[in-house]
Amino acid sequence: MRILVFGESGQVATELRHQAEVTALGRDLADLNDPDACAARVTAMDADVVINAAAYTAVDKAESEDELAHVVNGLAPAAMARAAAARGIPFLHISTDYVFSGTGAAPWVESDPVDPPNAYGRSKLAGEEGVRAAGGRHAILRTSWVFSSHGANFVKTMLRLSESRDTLNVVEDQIGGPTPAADIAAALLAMAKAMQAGHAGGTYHFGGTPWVSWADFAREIFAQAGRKMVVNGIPTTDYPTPAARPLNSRMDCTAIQNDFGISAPDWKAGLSKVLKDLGV
Ligand SMILES: NC(=O)C1=CN([C@@H]2O[C@H](COP(=O)(O)OP(=O)(O)OC[C@H]3O[C@@H](n4cnc5c(N)ncnc54)[C@H](OP(=O)(O)O)[C@@H]3O)[C@@H](O)[C@H]2O)C=CC1
Ligand SMILES: Cc1cn([C@H]2C[C@H](O)[C@@H](COP(=O)(O)OP(=O)(O)O[C@H]3O[C@@H](C)C(=O)[C@@H](O)[C@H]3O)O2)c(=O)[nH]c1=O
Repeated sequence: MRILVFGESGQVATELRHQAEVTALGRDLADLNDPDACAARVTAMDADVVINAAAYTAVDKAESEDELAHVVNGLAPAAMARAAAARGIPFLHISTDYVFSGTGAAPWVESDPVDPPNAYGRSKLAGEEGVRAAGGRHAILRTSWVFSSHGANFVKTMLRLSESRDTLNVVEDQIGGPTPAADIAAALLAMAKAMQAGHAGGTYHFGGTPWVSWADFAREIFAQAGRKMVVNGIPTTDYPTPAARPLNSRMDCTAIQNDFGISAPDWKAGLSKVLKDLGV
């Protein structure tokens, strides 16, 4: 299977490159700020499947760069998906828990109404809608709280902060599923294989289990890393940020289990591998 990947150095793109033989296009070869150029890449390359692992992921910065985020996360995936549809090949795309408002405590299912609380979430929702409207066979994998040994993520932020601090305030009322990038890559590759064999695709939730608060995630990071840190759990209202985050990011992962046989990943086991890779 010839797999074309948009993204090269990001967390998921890096894991895709490690786990399979893929043609990965970095920003130098495919700038998502130029959707037509990305579509032209899909048209020109002789791929069997396309996976988009590139995105504008700076959640707070997106509040002041919402036009750029909309082009990269909304218009570019839509253009790629149209080009893939024209070639008759499956298009796999990644979305986020941040398309949901975060109200209540019930786990979100795929058919729940979306209502993003911030500009990043709105741009990702535009991408979902564009990919669906393209009319080709596609999969949209909504995931959450991604971490790996590469790129920027919460695990690496916590480890960095622990070098200069012994106490941290971390929000305790946002609950979700930390997800290892390696498991997302494995899920995408399994879905690509199934779709090449005729699976219809669709929208699926895929997040780490068990659900946890950012504060308890931080505590587990420090416990596994053997670092003595005091984590004070605080309410979101005591940690003001430019972008609002959903309080409830729990995602129900039953559908992907039923349709593809893919289980929600155990994030504590994934964390232990990532810390090992980081030499911690
Ligand atoms: N990170 C997270 O916690 C979550 C991520 N997701 C989604 O998962 C997917 C993968 O995310 P993740 O691997 O964490 O992303 P990263 O933030 O690790 O990497 C993003 C990648 O996108 C590339 N990129 C950004 N802007 C452009 C552009 N204009 N043109 C080309 N490439 C660009 C970056 O390139 P460069 O290195 O050159 O900047 C980088 O390689 C995304 O769709 C994201 O929205 C969903 C839920 C949670
Ligand atoms: C560094 C830090 C963060 N926080 C809070 C802020 C925020 O509510 C939460 C997580 O912070 P971050 O900024 O690392 O995470 P954030 O960038 O919001 O992560 C999101 O990224 C995008 C791309 C997604 O799609 C989401 O699924 C999610 O993973 O932790 C603290 O409470 N204390 C701290 O010291």
